[in-house]
Amino acid sequence: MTRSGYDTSVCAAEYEVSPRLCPCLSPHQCRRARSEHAHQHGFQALDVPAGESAPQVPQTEVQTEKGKKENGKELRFHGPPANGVPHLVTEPDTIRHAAVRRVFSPAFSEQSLRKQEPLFQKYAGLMAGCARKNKIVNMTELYDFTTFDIMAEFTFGEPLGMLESNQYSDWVAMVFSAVKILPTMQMIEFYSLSRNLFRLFEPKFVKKMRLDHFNHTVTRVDKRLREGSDQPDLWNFVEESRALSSGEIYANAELFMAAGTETTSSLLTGLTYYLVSYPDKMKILTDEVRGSFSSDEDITFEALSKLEYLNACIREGLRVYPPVPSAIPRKIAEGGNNIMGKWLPAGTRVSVHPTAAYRSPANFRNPDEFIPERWLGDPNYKDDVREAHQPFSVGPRNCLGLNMAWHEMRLLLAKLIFNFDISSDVGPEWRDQDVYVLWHRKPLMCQLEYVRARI
Ligand code: HEM
Repeated sequence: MTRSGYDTSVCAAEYEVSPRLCPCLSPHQCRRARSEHAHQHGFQALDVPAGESAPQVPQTEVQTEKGKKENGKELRFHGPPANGVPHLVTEPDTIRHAAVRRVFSPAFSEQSLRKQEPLFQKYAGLMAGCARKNKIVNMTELYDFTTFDIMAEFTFGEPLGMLESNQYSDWVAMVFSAVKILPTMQMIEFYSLSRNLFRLFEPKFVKKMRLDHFNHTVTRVDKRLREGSDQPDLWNFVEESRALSSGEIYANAELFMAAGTETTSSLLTGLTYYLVSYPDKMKILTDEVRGSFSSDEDITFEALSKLEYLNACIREGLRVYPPVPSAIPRKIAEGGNNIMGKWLPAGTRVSVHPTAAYRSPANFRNPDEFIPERWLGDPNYKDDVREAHQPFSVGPRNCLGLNMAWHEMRLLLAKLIFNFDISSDVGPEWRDQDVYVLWHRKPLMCQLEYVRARI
């Protein structure tokens, strides 16, 4: 499968790619090359037999498979951008979305992530140091501090210093309170009457809060762009391309801070909860991690990617505690569309609800149990519908930070497991949590016993 989730094995030479779909397709490329090129760019092949001309596709629609059009984002779900400029998630124009995504994609490539590994290693070390200071640690906070510090250095070129100060910065505290009002904003945005009224009567303090938050990003991005950096960060590629407006730069910096922090932190918190609740699984994982490395320096992105049980635990964590637990709706495209064999009229809201799909016994055996072995070929789980598990979504709008998230999650979890025995007396009531687009996580108090000294 490619990044866009397109199965290249079905990418037969008899399919043609519409030259309109990707602005940089060259007309003399052979059909297969053009098709592969389109996949790399997040586009998908049109189901048009060779020799026939491709149907005309409006600029904001992309044909996906067998006459299906991409159903755009339901933007009323997202709320208005602070500076009025869409970022990747809210960009309604497919062509512009792909162009902006092309600018940022290299920063998330495997090659680039390997160059950025020292940044992740630095914060993994700081996290372990922070964990050593107390016997009882609130893992929810520890993972938040680490993921926000990492992403701030990646996005702004400077950390937020949360691991060092062992507390939330004002700016991050504001992010968490803002998340709680998201569902209310979604409702307000959904109806034109409430939307217009809100625009007219938005309380001054709310407007100020939104602008202050946004200006924090603008100040830091401007500083980084002014001062430059010799580190392989996000902005090297943006500066090289000169393809983004300053509005797009700021809007996407805000997006990266939101999309790349709480998601990863949520998975790590939820997965830690399941591991302490299933000590037999924790033991297998601990044996694998400690048996694979003899010092912290050995724990690298590359070495971690080969640890089978660690990878299976993360996949299972993404199933039982998906960081994006509720549906992100799409709107059926102009002219209607076929979804799973049923025709739906234009404008219909459609979505897949991840938690429902992942906890359904129709898809997974023993769906409420934490069983990493289901991803390792255990015959008891051979009938699981694995394709139903898509925590990073699929298609040209899937998660851009997928590789980064995997490296980061493996590194942070392995670093802790290597250095500490982790346990907790937390009970199943921990799972009883509200969702405001993301989980509203409770504190997860764990005992962390440093073991390196005695190994
Ligand atoms: C476990 C961690 C993560 C999960 C489960 C996750 C999940 C997702 C999902 C489901 C989407 C699609 C949203 C939609 O349909 O609108 C998405 C989009 C996105 N994610 Fe992630 N994400 C994670 C980590 C990250 C990280 C570390 C980054 C790095 C900055 C990141 C950056 C993005 C971006 C930029 C998009 C928008 C892509 C686009 O529209 O082209 N994510 N993510």
